Amino acid sequence: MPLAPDLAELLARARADLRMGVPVVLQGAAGGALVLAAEVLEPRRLAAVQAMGAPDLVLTARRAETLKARAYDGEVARVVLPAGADAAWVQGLADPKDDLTMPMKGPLETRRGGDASLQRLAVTLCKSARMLPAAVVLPLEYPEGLAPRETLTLIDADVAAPHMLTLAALDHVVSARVPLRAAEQARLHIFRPEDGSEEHYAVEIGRPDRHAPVLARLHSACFTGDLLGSLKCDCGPQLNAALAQMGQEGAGVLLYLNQEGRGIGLANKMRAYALQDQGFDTVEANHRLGFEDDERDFRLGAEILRRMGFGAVRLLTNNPAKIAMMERCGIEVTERVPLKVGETSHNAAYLAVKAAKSGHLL
Ligand SMILES: Nc1nc2c(ncn2[C@@H]2O[C@H](COP(=O)(O)OP(=O)(O)OP(=O)(O)O)[C@@H](O)[C@H]2O)c(=O)[nH]1
Ligand SMILES: [Zn+2]
Repeated sequence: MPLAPDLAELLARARADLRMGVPVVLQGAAGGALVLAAEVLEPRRLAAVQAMGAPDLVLTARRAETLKARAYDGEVARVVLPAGADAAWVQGLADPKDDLTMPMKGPLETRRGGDASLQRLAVTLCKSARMLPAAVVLPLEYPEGLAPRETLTLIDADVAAPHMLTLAALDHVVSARVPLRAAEQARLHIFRPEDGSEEHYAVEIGRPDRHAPVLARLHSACFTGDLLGSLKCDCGPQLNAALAQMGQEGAGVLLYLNQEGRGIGLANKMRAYALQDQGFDTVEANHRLGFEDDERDFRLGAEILRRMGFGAVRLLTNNPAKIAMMERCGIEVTERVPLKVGETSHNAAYLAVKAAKSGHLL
């Protein structure tokens, strides 16, 4: 039926459902599962799920580590919901904000054995919806009937899991001239992923030669640094310095990738900032939330460069991982151009942690 949504469209719908607190049904060779995002779990919905069976709270192994729960399923852990566990209990485990003031969360029982592939997909979906990486998951014996009866989104898990590892195709929607303070000759290009996720932008300065390495910056969105002038990071000064250098050289390309908070989204980044106020560093905060240090997908940047006709770059960065990813994605990095600006008393420790733990070059 050509009118029906395809898998990518169903996944976009599933992300929207999960953000609203609506359950999603997964079905695959491993069986079926009803999934709810822990972050927005409503008591009435949890009660309905508990009336159907015994759901687990699925956390990442990172979050489980902080909670001293054993993760038997690789990247995730299935925490058994004790009798009487309510939505507040679930959210207390999913969200680390009160870990220090209310440390008595365990001991937690986690499941081992069996297939946890649906649970892994559930957490991946929560992450891609930019929520806390935690899901309430109820295994279902007969998922086929439930989804249409309750008008829930039904996802073919066996196809969705590998699909979510691939980069969505990008459409070049439009470009137009935008004279900038840093460079009068500038164009803004809009790229729209076909999976319904956020758009990304490319600022093209001058008319860079497509046959020579272009001065390029892959800038990840930072609302606080880029727009508000936050002193907690160096993003705003880096953005401006990169554009200024491209303006001076008369050519360059700045990709503005909407991967806020190293890919965890602004709400989660603010959760990380709140944990930093409790004394954790930027990497520890991500881990306590259940994320890896860096959840960005840099294939995206390489793909946009390729689409614009660039095969080689002089990359403005201090991050060796960006260089490695570009090379791996077939974009040659002929030179690393350091970008050292914007150090303040507020971000000195943050920059030191990035150098010590994430390999940033000083
Ligand atoms: N999760 C998290 N993200 C942060 C924090 N501080 C800044 N960010 C995000 O980190 C990203 C920084 O992006 P970039 O400056 O492009 O990347 P980088 O890895 O520092 O590399 P270069 O600047 O190129 O050296 C942005 O998405 C910010 O929103 C933090 O404490 N926690
Ligand atoms: Zn920033």
